[in-house]
Amino acid sequence: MAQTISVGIKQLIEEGRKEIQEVTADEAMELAKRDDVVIVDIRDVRELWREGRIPGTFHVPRGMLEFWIDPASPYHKPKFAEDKTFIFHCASGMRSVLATQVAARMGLKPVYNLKGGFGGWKEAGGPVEAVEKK
Ligand SMILES: O=S(=O)([O-])[S-]
Repeated sequence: MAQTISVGIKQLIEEGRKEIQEVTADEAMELAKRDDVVIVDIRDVRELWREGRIPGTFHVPRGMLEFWIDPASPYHKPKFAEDKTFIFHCASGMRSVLATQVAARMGLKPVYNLKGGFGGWKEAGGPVEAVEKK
């Protein structure tokens, strides 16, 4: 039998947006100057190779996010235990709404979504660096 998807991405993202806090690219650029701010890039590594990245970002494969955040997980990354402000981004700001939502739900704070994602960052004149394919 064919599947009936009753909740689509549009609804998930709209609902997610109501639960999270967001920053604009201009705000993120100001925040990125601080030592206590971590920009978390959840894009696929192939997107980083193709498009580059925001300098200094922490790349987290979306599939590992919850496992890297949870201190009880064998895959936990200490970066997520630090007393920092986290700004999540993807390409256009949609996947990162859902990532920000789950991270906030898990207790990570403060955590923000970057509105417009990497595209918005570039449009606002934010710096970008190349990522070498390993
Ligand atoms: O999820 S997305 O905004 O990067 S297309």
